[in-house]
Amino acid sequence: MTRKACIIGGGVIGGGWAARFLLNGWNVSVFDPDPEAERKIGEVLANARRSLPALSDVPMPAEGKLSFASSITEAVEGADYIQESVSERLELKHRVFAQIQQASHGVPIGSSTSGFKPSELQENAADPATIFVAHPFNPVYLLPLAEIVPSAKSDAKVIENAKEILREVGMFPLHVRKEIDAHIADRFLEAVWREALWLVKDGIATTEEIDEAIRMGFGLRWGQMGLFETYRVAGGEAGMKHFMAQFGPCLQWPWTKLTDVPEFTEELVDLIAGQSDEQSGQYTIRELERIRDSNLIGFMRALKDRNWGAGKVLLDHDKRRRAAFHEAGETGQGAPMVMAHMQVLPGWIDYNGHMTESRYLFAASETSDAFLRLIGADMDYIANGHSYYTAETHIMHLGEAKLGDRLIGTIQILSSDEKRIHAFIRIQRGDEVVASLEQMFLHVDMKAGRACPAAPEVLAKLAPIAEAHKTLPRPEAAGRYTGERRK
Ligand SMILES: NC(=O)C1=CN([C@@H]2O[C@H](COP(=O)(O)OP(=O)(O)OC[C@H]3O[C@@H](n4cnc5c(N)ncnc54)[C@H](O)[C@@H]3O)[C@@H](O)[C@H]2O)C=CC1
Ligand SMILES: C[N+](C)(C)CC(=O)CC(=O)[O-]
Repeated sequence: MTRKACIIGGGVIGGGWAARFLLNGWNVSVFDPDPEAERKIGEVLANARRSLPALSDVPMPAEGKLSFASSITEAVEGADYIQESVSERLELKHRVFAQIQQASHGVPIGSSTSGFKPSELQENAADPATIFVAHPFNPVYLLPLAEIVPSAKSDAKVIENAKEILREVGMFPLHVRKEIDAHIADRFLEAVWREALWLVKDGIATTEEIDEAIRMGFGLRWGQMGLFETYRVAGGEAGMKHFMAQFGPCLQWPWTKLTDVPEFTEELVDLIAGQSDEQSGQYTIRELERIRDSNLIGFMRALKDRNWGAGKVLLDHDKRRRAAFHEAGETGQGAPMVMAHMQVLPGWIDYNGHMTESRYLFAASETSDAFLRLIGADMDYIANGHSYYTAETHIMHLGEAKLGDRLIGTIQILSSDEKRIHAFIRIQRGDEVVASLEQMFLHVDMKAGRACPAAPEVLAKLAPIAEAHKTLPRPEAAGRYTGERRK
């Protein structure tokens, strides 16, 4: 059954949460008294729809239903998870929790608060055990981090359940073990922000120069290795100890303004806002969001290719989504097996306006890789030095796949022996076959670089499937040569 998330407060962050849950197949109800909330969420959602699916070649589940409630009571009805994202005012948050807990019981209530501690949020609550901090990062629909901060009063089961829910929607719940003001990340960001305000106020750098200093250098490093791993490498062969010996003393030098905060005057606000307008005023905020999102996607996909940092979280989420498809789909024998689900993404479209030819081969690999995993020729098997290599492919293009089409890849085993699998793959839009690929896979000893028999346990899984597929009608296109007339 489709689950329901309830979002109280639909501004920048609430809108992002709504998009994250909806695009991951949850129904979402939002309560926000702002008459503009529906329009604003619509715009955030449009950006999310354009960006989130591009993080992966595994299609998103069917989008959930979005509804706007006229009260907190209506919004929380039937919710499996509640995320509070109202303005950063403690008394407002307390009022909201009281209303939520009058209408719902035992449901996890995460708060997006950037700075309040969970024990502060829980003060006077009817059921403090279910309230905790779930602090996300903007854009919530793309960035995986959510800092999960419980207090001593929190229910450990509620926290673990919430963490699992967040993993299901592709997030990385970082369990913050001790509650402090501003958790981990904002405490850190605050220090950087403070120094930046000083640099502008003292006329040392403009907002643009500060941004260049970050995005041309250390900002790129941070996104992939963070602070400590980056500095470990910077210590040279002697690593962190040498790094600390060399740069530790500079903490005593006047390199920072320490915790001295610039006075927050109108003049300072105007100075910063004026420079920021000059730097980026040619773009609307929505345009900047789209630029940011596209950059993040390129960056995060690169991390995914390297199975590193945030890329690992994305790979894990792909794995879960694939598994969900297979739970729902056929895995049985006696019919071509549906092994892959795909969605045609913008980057798959060529100058002819349809899916580019290399993607048909990609779609076939998604299908055959899933089949090979099913029979046990998975990454562990490969790590032990054996794999199946594709020796031959014959592709027939029978239709045009278009942007956004949902495709499936099916596999039919034509024949097999201990070294070979002869397969017929169909790339389908519903029942329509848009391409077929006849392929021969050879089992290889990777070290020796030559064909060899597959492991008995792989053959044992392959054999009954191949046997069952003998009863299937042989595809007309099997064995075709290029240029042969179509019947
Ligand atoms: N903007 C950011 O970069 C981040 C903000 N946060 C946190 O997220 C929370 C929300 O911040 P933003 O989305 O930036 O603020 P925002 O100002 O964009 O949105 C707050 C929303 O709360 C609504 N609201 C006010 N009273 C309400 C009530 N009684 N019931 C329901 N909705 C109500 C407002 O109408 C508004 O739409 C804050 O706790 C903030 O600290 C967390 C991470 C990043
Ligand atoms: C500025 N901020 C404190 C609201 C920032 C955050 O809380 C997280 C973010 O997205 O940078």
